[in-house]
Amino acid sequence: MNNPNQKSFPVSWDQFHRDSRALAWRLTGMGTFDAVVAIARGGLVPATIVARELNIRVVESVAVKSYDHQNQGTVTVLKSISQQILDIAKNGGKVLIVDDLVDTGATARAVRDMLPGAHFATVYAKPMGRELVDTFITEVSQDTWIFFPWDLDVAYAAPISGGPTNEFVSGA
Ligand SMILES: O=P(O)(O)OC[C@H]1O[C@H](OP(=O)(O)OP(=O)(O)O)[C@H](O)[C@@H]1O
Ligand SMILES: Nc1nc2[nH]cnc2c(=O)[nH]1
Ligand SMILES: [Mg+2]
Repeated sequence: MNNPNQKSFPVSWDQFHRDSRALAWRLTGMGTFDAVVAIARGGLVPATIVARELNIRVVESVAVKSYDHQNQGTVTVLKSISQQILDIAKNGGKVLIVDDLVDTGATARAVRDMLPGAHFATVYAKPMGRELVDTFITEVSQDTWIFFPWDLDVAYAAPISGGPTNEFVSGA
């Protein structure tokens, strides 16, 4: 989305690990996957966790860029899927595609076109892209921006009751 994000949804490492594990649990009932394709960069982290939980040893990446910070541009494929993975899918193997989230669905649509029969899984989903995902864990509203742990740092937070808006205001 191009910046109509009124809400923020910060995710800690613990929560992301738990949600990625929950995604793996949900995928256990869906058969054995022969390979996982992570959509880099954001999909690399949940793909690693899911691959570990489901004992998938063949891990591939596809690099797709569509955002510069919170501004959406056109989808550009910077690294395509290897022939080995395309052959697994062509020969009837089960391929799992993993991303951290689906927002407008532009990224999911581009990667689905590369592997039409694959199972597409994300940790988070927004309404516009939800229909493109086979399995996800948590839905957030379209006007929410998800901040992943790798986007965040530990910082001062102003009290709910008001008071100093930054930590450098001296009370002494
Ligand atoms: O559904 P969409 O509107 O296409 O948005 C979802 C995509 O946007 C983010 O990736 P981004 O392009 O920011 O690159 P990154 O994974 O390297 O952060 C996110 O990781 C998804 O891949
Ligand atoms: N980090 C992050 N990247 C995105 N790309 C598209 N939507 C989002 C979002 O909500 N958070
Ligand atoms: Mg991404």
